[in-house]
Amino acid sequence: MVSVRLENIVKRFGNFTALDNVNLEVKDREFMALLGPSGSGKSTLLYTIAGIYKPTSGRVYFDDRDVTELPPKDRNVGLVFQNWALYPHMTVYRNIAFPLELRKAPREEIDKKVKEVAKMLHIDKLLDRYPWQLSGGQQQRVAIARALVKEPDVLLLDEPLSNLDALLRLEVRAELKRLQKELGITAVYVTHDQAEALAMADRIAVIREGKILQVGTPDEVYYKPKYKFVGGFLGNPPMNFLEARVEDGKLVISEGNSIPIPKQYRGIVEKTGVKEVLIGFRPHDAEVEKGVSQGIIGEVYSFEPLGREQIVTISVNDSIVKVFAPEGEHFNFGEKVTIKVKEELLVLFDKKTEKALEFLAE
Ligand SMILES: Nc1ncnc2c1ncn2[C@@H]1O[C@H](COP(=O)(O)OP(=O)(O)OP(=O)(O)O)[C@@H](O)[C@H]1O
Repeated sequence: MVSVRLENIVKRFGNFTALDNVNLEVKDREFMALLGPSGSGKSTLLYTIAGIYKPTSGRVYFDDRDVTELPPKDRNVGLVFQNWALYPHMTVYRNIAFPLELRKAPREEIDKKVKEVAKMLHIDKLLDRYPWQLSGGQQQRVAIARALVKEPDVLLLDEPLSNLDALLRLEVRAELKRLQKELGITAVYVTHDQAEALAMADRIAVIREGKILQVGTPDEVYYKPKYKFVGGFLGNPPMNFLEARVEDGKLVISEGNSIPIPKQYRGIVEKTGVKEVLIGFRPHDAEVEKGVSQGIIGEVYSFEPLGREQIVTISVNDSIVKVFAPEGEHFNFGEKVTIKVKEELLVLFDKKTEKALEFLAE
């Protein structure tokens, strides 16, 4: 069990910068998700921790050991990839045993460990089968078992669930989270799926274009996004944004359409002097009321029942926002409504830098 520390990591491929001065600490026994869109550098970062890539500059530490120059085999990391690449000509047993055979571990020890880890992952009845005789979910468990059998200090996972169908993903993700905690193993998990990151991780590092934009608990990145990008990447549907101007203690969206500056922002708005802002709020953090009253005025554009609740899409000037409403409430296309945002959950961003006002000074 170790902590992982990345210091000023830069990784270039030719003159393309895939990682741009990344600093990150993964604590002992922590489950860290690396979350970002395709091409943002998540896998590159994971492979840098694994030792598959050597950084162009910067250092990698496991606890206080500088491992930057160590090859993967000397780092004691367990790797699970998206395509699990089991050895097709080997049984499940041998697939799991293989890393220990490479280490020339005694036969009895191998047997004990393979059976132990197979049991933990509920594949102990499948040890005599070949990979082609397994379902996707079972193959994926074998790949995880193979990564765990050598008792790695750090478990590194690169989109390990993306080949599974939606239901199985939900099931395995709950199991994986439990297993990580049971084993008390430090884990770094690459995903572009925000729901997966929120559901599984102790902390999430949000990455865009080779830079870490924010590191925080799921609650922090969800409710206190540092950048518009983070708010817009997390949540389904993601955060809503409306352009507004600061005038006389109000946020003016358009003539006759304004809301007061929320309490928590009054001092900050004054201090930063920002005039052009983006109002951010999540679809669950507002209510829709029929007719025109105090709040953000818009027109119903569409509505989609989802069983227990419905998503109401509302046009406000030239923008579109989405708000959840209870099931059964009836809306008409084009009818005027008022959006009542929960003031304390509203987030204000500087329109120019797209950074939340409370982080502007950083
Ligand atoms: N070996 C390489 N040579 C050149 N460019 C590379 C190499 N590996 C990665 N890149 C580039 O670095 C950037 C980051 O790639 P990376 O695979 O880390 O992204 P990612 O966030 O994991 O994306 P995805 O979710 O699509 O796998 C991409 O633009 C990619 O094209």
